[in-house]
Formats: sequence, structure tokens, C-alpha cells
Amino acid sequence: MVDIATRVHNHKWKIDPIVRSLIDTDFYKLLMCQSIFRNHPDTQVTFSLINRTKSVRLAELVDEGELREQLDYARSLRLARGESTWLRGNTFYGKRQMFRSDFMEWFEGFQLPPYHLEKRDGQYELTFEGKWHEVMLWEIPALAILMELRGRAVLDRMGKFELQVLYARAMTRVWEKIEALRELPDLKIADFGTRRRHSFLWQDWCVQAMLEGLGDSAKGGAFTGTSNCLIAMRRDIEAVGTNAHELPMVYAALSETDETLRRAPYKVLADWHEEHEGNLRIILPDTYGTKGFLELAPDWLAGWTGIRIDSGDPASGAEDAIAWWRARGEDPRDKLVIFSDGLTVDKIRELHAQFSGRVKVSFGWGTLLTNDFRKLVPDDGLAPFSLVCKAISANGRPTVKLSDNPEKAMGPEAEIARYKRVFGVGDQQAFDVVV
Ligand SMILES: Nc1ncnc2c1ncn2[C@@H]1O[C@H](COP(=O)(O)OP(=O)(O)OP(=O)(O)O)[C@@H](O)[C@H]1O
Ligand SMILES: O=P(O)(O)OC[C@H]1O[C@H](OP(=O)(O)OP(=O)(O)O)[C@H](O)[C@@H]1O
Ligand SMILES: O=C(O)c1cccnc1
Repeated sequence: MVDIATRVHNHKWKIDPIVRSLIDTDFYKLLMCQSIFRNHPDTQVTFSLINRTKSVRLAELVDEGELREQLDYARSLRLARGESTWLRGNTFYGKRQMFRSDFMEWFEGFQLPPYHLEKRDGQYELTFEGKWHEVMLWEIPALAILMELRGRAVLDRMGKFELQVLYARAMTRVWEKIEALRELPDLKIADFGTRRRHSFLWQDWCVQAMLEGLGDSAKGGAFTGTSNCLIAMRRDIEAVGTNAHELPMVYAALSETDETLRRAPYKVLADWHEEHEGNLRIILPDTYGTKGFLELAPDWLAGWTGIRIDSGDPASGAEDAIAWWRARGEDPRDKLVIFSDGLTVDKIRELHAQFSGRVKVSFGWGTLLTNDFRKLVPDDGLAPFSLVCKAISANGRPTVKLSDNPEKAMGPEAEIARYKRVFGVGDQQAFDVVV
């Protein structure tokens, strides 16, 4: 096992690449990339970094030269032979050849496209412009690089013993969470923490701790796998994933009329339905408001495997889904509900108590698994914050996200107002966004 503290101390003098592999990314990005490669190969999209925690002045904390060095390093990466073999030959969700050979041939020659970086008002403006299936692969490495560089700026000032104790405390914290989760009967939980992790080695440590502490779900344990493909490959565990808001956001932006806009979120899932079955048929309903989405949903969607609850009050989102399945003649006990928004142990405990037995419950645990260094250093300089990287335009038209939490909404004001009218979204309750 790597001694992370010693390593952090010894690596201060050379470039220590943060992202070293094109598959050091979330599995769902590769699934979506393949789908976009097939259905929208010519769509031009811009992705942009968005720091929702304005108080963290990233451009003052992270050196621009180091940032460029890391981004350039990521651009030098190519799919390694072993990685390609794994993607081509591995079984994902019980299915062989999940990635088609035309997609794999393209991916084998792929290199991350150029980026555009500027400083403004203490923040970095970092954008990626180009073909949708190419620029979308920047999201996870860009976030992981910025998060880790901000952490390293703090770690750089620490001595060897301070680092040793810091990691000992953080490890204890992770382990105590795992001990608390062990008390929950029939728990199912996965790691979704790549994008805002403390570091790759730390995420890898957390995944191994979950595996030992909770047990592999393939052998009756609670840990269902990781969304990180590189870790899944190296540790021989399941790579897990669903689908994300970027699909409805871009499909919606490309819609010419209000009527096609209204249908866009269902078109996304119709395309997905053609490609995937079973556990990959998971609805993400909140892009333009969960309630309206479910009311207008075609009946075939009620036959899908489950739903991912990713914003707003998770308990009411899940209750709405249960009522909807009942109204459509489905038994909620056969349905999977995946909670994935800013989870803490207390939240997991609460949702587990409220929903287990009523639906199949599962959790996708992100930042507060892989980057919970809150209050471990003076000034809380290692606390995670709400950094995201989103599609902001498609073929020159702005994208919009409403979400079930107005704090997560994005897009030009006039467009937000139009989307709210089209999707019938009224007043929404706001919830603090921590990560
Ligand atoms: N960011 C990362 N992404 C992927 N793998 C990593 C990362 N950091 C470390 N590793 C892997 O973890 C293991 C331990 O890392 P470590 O860096 O200590 O090894 P190393 O042999 O000294 O390599 P290096 O000198 O290149 O950092 C190695 O197998 C290394 O490839
Ligand atoms: O435990 P967490 O850190 O929340 O990890 C998982 C989250 O990451 C993803 O979204 P992202 O945060 O990138 O965007 P969003 O908040 O706008 O959904 C995902 O949709 C989850 O919400
Ligand atoms: O597959 C997902 O749904 C996922 C993975 C990582 C982070 N958020 C969501």
C-alpha cells in the first residue's frame, strides 16, 4: 500500500501528473460519449468550468503555470493498450462488448482537445470547445486537476509529520463512516467521487477501504463498485454508472420550437433505450423539474429499471417517483432508486430508513467520500467546494438547467424563464449546495 503522506512530501520537487490515464474518468462519461458519437457526431458544444463557491478564489490559490502543465499533460494521454483491451473485453453490467468497435477505434486515436484558459475576478475561466463527444471527456479530468491543485497548494506548506497526521485523521474519518454504514442492513453503495476527489491515490484508498469494510456486492457485501474506470480495472471491481444532465441539456438547446423542447428529455431516453437495457435504464428526471417530467412521461419509461435522485429534497423526489410508478401500474418494490446528491452518512442513514423495503435503494457517494478533509487544516483550506464543469452551449445556442434546486440552475435568465414556462416549473425551494 502506498504511504500517501510520505509520497506527498517527496513529490514536491517534480511534476506529479494528477490525471495519468484517459480512463481515469467516470464510466457514464464513456457510455454517453459512445451514444453521442453515434447520434450527434457533428454537434459543436462548449463546456465550461463553473465555481459555484465564489468565496473560493481559485485563481489566487492555484498557480496558472502548474494548471497549464497539468492540463497539457492530460492532453498528451492516449488510451493504453491494456485499457483498450479492458474496455473491449470486460463485462459491464453483465454485458460483453458494451463498447462497439467503431467507437473503440475512434477512442484509441483520441487525444483531449485544446482548452482555453483565462483569469477573471479571482477565478479561472476554463472552456473547451469542439465536437461534443470530444470536449465532454474534459469534464472529469479538468475538475480533478483543479481540485487537487488547490489541495496541493495547501499541502505544499506542510511538513512530513503534519502530513502524516493529516492523512491519519482523514483515514480515521473515512473508516468511521464505513463503520457507521456497516450498521445498515442490505445497504448498496458505490463510489461516485472522481471529479471532486482529494487525489487519485486518496480515491483509490477510499475505494479499497469501502471494499474491505463493506464487502464486495458480488459476494453479498454492500459496496457495488466505483464509477472510476481506472480504479475498477486495477482493483478488478465493477465499474458503475447511469447518465447525466448534459444529454437533456444539449438535446434541449438544439430544439427549434417549444414543442420539440418539451419532448427533448424523452428523446434522450428513447435514444438511450435503444442502446441499453437492465441496470443502465435509469431515469434522471430533474433537469427541468422532476414533477413535470414524470407527469408528461410516456408509459414505456415507467417500465425502466429505476431513477436517480440528484437535486432538491431527495425524500420528496423518491416519494414522487413511488407515486408515479403506482399510478402507472408498476410495483415500486421492483424499482431501483439511486440517491446521488451531496450525500453524508446521516443523509444515507435517513434515506435508507425511509425507503428500504419500499423500493430497491442504492447510493452513489461522491465528494464527501473521496474529499472529506473538512476542518483538518487551519482556515479549512482543504474543504471541498462546489466546482462543476458543464455544457454551456450547443451549436451556438445556450444550454439551460433548472434542476429541483434553483441554486443549481444555469443558463441565461431569459432562457431560464422560457424553459420554466415550457416545462411548467413554478416556485422552487432552494437548498444549500455544499459540493
Ligand atoms: N494520479 C495517478 N493516476 C494513476 N495512477 C497513479 C497516480 N498517482 C500514482 N499512481 C500509481 O500509483 C502507484 C504508486 O504511485 P507512485 O507515484 O508512488 O509510484 P512511483 O513508481 O513512484 O511513480 P511516479 O514516480 O511516476 O509517481 C503507481 O503504480 C502509480 O502509477
Ligand atoms: O456526492 P457528490 O459530490 O454530490 O457526487 C455526485 C454528484 O456529481 C454529479 O454532478 P455535479 O456535482 O458535477 O453537478 P450538479 O451538482 O449540477 O448535479 C452527480 O450528478 C452528483 O450530483
Ligand atoms: O454514473 C453516475 O450517475 C454518476 C457518476 C459519478 C458522479 N455522478 C453520477
